[in-house]
Amino acid sequence: MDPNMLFTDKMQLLVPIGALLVGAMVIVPWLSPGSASTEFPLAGEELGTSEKRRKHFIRSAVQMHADAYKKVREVIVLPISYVEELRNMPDTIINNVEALNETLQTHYTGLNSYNPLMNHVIRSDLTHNLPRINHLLSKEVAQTVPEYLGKHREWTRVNINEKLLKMVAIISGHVFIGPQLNRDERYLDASINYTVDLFKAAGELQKWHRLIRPIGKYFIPSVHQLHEQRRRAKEFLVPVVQKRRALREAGEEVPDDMLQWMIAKADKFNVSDDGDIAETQLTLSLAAIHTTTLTATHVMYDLIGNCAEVIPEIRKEIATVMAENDNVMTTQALYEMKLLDSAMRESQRMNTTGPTRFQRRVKKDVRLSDGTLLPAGSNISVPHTETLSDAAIYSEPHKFNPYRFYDIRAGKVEDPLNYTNKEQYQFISVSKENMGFGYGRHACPGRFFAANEIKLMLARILLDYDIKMPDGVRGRYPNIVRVSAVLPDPTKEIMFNYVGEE
Ligand code: HEM
Repeated sequence: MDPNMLFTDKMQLLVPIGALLVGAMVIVPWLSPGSASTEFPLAGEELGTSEKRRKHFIRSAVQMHADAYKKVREVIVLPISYVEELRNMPDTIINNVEALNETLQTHYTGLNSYNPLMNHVIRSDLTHNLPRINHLLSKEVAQTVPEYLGKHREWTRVNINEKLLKMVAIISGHVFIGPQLNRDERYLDASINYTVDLFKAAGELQKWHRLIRPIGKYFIPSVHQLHEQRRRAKEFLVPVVQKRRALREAGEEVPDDMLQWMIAKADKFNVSDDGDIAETQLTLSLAAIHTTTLTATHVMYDLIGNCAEVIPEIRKEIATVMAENDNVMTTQALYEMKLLDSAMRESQRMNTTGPTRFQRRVKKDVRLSDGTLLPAGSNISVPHTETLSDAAIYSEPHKFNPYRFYDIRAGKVEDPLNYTNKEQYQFISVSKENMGFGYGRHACPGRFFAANEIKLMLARILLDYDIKMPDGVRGRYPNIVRVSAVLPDPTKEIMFNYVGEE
């Protein structure tokens, strides 16, 4: 059926849909699709039906997780000790994509969440090439930061989240699609707004019970907006892909970026359609742009709101490292910015994006070594926020300490987890105790690029600007909660004063 017809004939459909809704409300509480019986206690049991729990979860997910911590049948929240056993299990047993499909409602939003080509190119081309392309990124950062923050030699209010979003899209775009197109408004629109539209549509879809979503999708404007966004993005991207292919086939010199690396490896992954490659670019932006922006915004808020007195120390570190590396922000130079790295990791520790990590669907019954059964069909996750604020692991866990990981790496403070290698406390390091970037075979492959980019931007900002909270604002800007996501408040402003070269 033509979806447009459904929209124009909405009135005629209201009666049958109303009937379906009532039917669903009566039937659904006795159905619990996707759940499987386990020996675990159930969070929200007191609410009565699974439908009531679902609705309560949409309203108060963070609270529900905090209250439950180790309960719930729909999602089994396991203690982190089990993760070592689970982390390397194949996707045929413990599956990350199916868990994501549910969150992002891919069946209706049309997202192709299984993208081995993209994952491969990130792992083997992007990360591998970072040392080689870093000077290009560094130049892009040097151009983009003043372009968006200005060069005002007086205190100026800036909405930093908004600016970072554009900066991250442009700087990432230099590597994703190349310097000719990374400032093109069509690229920026696609790389930023596709994610916004996708999350909006998925969130709206989840408000409808799963049985009526096939109909509900036609009545959700954000779902239409998403499909329109995808159409527009492809209209722009497909000809770019075609041109790139033509260059390659003609044996001419080709650009050195993600798009070209993807085209070069597309055959190996049986991706022959240009539209699919264009879509892969969109999925790349989805994985990369907002995640990096949110993380960088948190760090900025923490630096000025939680440890402004340490900013001169971090700036000194950056300046010293630069001087020792011929004023070039090489990979080695970024590695040596250890106080900055520690402040970033501390910021990520204190600003978890959600209460749990390691969201996976169990595909086949798993019997853990202590006899615990994870039944096929169940969804699992492990606590994240609670682990990162556990006083047994972190002294004064609710205090922002920019030196926390710096001191452990330098051997000045005892390592509470006794890792053999203290480099495990770098921003990019993942462990079961810190899943900021996930854990196991599906841990974020883009974290090396993200860390690189955030450091390049922050180092440039801290060298060239004095920054502070607006007069009269005390402490750090509080985060906001949307369903189960915790985000930095995107509406807030901070003060910038340019102190760099003319
Ligand atoms: C600071 C920024 C970022 C954060 C906090 C972040 C976080 C995460 C997390 C938590 C996961 C899930 C891991 C798991 O389930 O075990 C993930 C997966 C992923 N991330 Fe990131 N990410 C960031 C930046 C990026 C960037 C820049 C890229 C691409 C260049 C990227 C690409 C991916 C991909 C492709 C996956 C899926 C991996 C798989 O399925 O095997 N991420 N990320």
